[in-house]
Amino acid sequence: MSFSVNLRNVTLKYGAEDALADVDLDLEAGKIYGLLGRNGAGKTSLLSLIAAFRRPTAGDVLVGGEPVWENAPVVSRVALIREGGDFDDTESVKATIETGQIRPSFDMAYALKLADQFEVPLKKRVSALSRGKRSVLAAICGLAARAELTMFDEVHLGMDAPTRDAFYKELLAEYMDRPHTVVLSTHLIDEVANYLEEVVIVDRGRILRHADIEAFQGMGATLTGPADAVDALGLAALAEQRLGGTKSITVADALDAGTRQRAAAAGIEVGPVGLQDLFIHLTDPNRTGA
Ligand SMILES: Nc1ncnc2c1ncn2[C@@H]1O[C@H](COP(=O)(O)OP(=O)(O)OP(=O)(O)O)[C@@H](O)[C@H]1O
Repeated sequence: MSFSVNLRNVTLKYGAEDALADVDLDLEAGKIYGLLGRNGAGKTSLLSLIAAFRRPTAGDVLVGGEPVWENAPVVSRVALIREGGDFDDTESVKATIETGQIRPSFDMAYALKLADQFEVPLKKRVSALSRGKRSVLAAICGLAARAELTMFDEVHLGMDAPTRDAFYKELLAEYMDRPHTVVLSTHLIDEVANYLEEVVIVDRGRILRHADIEAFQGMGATLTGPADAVDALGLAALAEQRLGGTKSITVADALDAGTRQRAAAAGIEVGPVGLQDLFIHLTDPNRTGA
């Protein structure tokens, strides 16, 4: 089983400030979602509501079809892993992992296997771990929770590139083995894009876009070819790169048939847009009509 998520007219205020304003969001059960947003957009606030760490100021938050607030049976099957892991620093790694057993589905043997695989020393105090190893410990606790809904909020921070890669692969293997709902909040957008089925972009406390990854990639295009030929198309580029006589540009709009034909005739290759470039464009504060 895995959990769906539904938010209806949800507002979260900190004092007078709206961190989230009138948010409606539906996440189907059993998919991997990317949650994107600029700093301060409201991602952590959103995840905190879904995990019932916080209560909305207004509106309804449903997980698995039930109101999540003060709903212990549902909350025990939801894991929100935040940057740094919310650990007691004075505990050992082993004792920290053992506290996960408070969850009915926690898999201690799997957690210990992951600790060994990612070389997190069980006897060390959490306070003695490097930043990256602490993040790995948080990731291990999230994976081994074997929850129906698992949310990772910037949990990769401090992990080096090979460790992040190993974490994403383990996350995918665990998901394939036991389909459940996963939400990954991250700023390393292109790095996780291949793992995502749907993407939600939060911007200034609202849902700016929610679509499947192919729809996002179809919103724009990347064109690569002889620099003169690319320039001759006269397209407004979001981003561009040049290597010798070859130029690659990213555009925010899908190409019309005429432009595609001209590009093909000029030896220009057309590919999908990078999610990160599109994200930067969509959340540009100077952009109108978002
Ligand atoms: N405990 C708090 N008290 C007051 N304001 C807060 C608190 N937590 C968050 N905020 C404010 O709410 C808004 C949303 O913050 P939130 O942490 O949800 O954003 P975020 O998208 O997770 O950002 P980041 O990518 O920087 O982690 C911001 O304006 C932030 O300053």
